[in-house]
Amino acid sequence: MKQAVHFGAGNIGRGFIGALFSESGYHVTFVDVAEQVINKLNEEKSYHVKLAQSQEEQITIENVSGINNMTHAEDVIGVIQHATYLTTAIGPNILPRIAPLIARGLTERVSVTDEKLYIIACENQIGATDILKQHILDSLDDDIKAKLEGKVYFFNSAVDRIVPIQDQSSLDVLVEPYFEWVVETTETIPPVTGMTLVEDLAPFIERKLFTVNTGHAVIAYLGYLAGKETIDETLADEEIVTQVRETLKETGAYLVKEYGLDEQQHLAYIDKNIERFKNTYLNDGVTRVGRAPIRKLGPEDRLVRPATQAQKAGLAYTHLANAIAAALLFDYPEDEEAMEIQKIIQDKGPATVLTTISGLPEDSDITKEVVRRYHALKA
Ligand SMILES: NC(=O)c1ccc[n+]([C@@H]2O[C@H](COP(=O)([O-])OP(=O)(O)OC[C@H]3O[C@@H](n4cnc5c(N)ncnc54)[C@H](O)[C@@H]3O)[C@@H](O)[C@H]2O)c1
Ligand SMILES: O=P(O)(O)OC[C@@H](O)[C@@H](O)[C@H](O)[C@H](O)CO
Repeated sequence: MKQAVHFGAGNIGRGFIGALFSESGYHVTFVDVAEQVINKLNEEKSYHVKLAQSQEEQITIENVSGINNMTHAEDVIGVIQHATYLTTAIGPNILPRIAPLIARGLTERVSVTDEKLYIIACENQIGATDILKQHILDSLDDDIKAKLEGKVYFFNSAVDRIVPIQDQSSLDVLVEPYFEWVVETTETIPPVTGMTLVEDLAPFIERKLFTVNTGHAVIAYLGYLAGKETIDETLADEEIVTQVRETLKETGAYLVKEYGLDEQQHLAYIDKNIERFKNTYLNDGVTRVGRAPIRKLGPEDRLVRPATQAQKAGLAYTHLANAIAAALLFDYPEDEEAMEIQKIIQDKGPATVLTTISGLPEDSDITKEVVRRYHALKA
């Protein structure tokens, strides 16, 4: 049986990427540090993907197993020898931590087989596979690096499927029915159900990140401020729906200009996504969607990049500035990054977060607008 190794047996791992490989006839080995999940995968050998919709529908995912990379690193190296695909959905911050183990797997692999291996990071980050590749190369000797040519391929990708935090007592995963997985390559690669190949990923990942994830972030941070628990509950407030739509019109104006998208089609894409967010069956928490605000306030991420790009293009960015200000007020105690931001604000003020985390100059118009809105929202 064809083999896929997937790092991260969490929401997207089990609910999306691993499920597609299984449906495409692969045995999927999940690699994760969550001992309980790994044990369950090895005991139960299957789980269900349930669709978040009115009509009950579930798919049984079979041919799955798990390895704990903390306790069984050698076994991970072993499965990498036989894999056709190696994918991740682990969180962008974790990629550097798994790269040395993947490098060890590749070192053994390239001396025993010429079979091709395709590596794809499935994270909400522009160029995530390139970043993973660099970390892997940093862990490899020059002779091994030379042997990767023609044998190990790295493709960037964009993944889209809303998968909320799950009931941890079961392997089953509740997912929204919609999904999109876009992979950048001109190679002919073994088919995987649901994978779309494109030559240039930039318009796809930016359209996704700056519509789905920007919109989601606006809802999460405004919802959190308004004391809401879930995304759909937040969208019951029409004022917030308006804020989301106006923010996405700002990112949309940049995307239309940058990539020559059809404006009407893009407005329809915005509307479609606002409807996705309203799904009442998902019960998706504002604290999941707002998680890791240091990452989300990064210069290349869903809020700051569209704002700086809009500013450069002479386009509006005031709603984006409002969303950034709301992110600065996300003081969820269980989120380490949120707490770190609150500490910086307390010690040095909101502008310091923008200069140190978002890479914005202190005297930039965006910084000034965000700080002004921060104080207004706080009041
Ligand atoms: N959930 C979604 O709706 C969604 C949609 C599209 C993309 N994504 C992206 O997919 C990625 C994963 O998100 P998720 O929601 O599935 O998160 P998650 O927390 O459910 O899953 C991450 C998994 O990685 C594991 N992990 C953490 N550190 C590890 C390590 N050092 N070694 C091995 N495993 C480790 C965790 O135990 C967890 O099972 C993120 O980049 C996210 O942005 C998520
Ligand atoms: O995963 P994050 O933390 O980058 O972003 C939170 C959500 O916006 C995200 O997980 C979406 O649900 C997903 O990107 C939809 O495809």
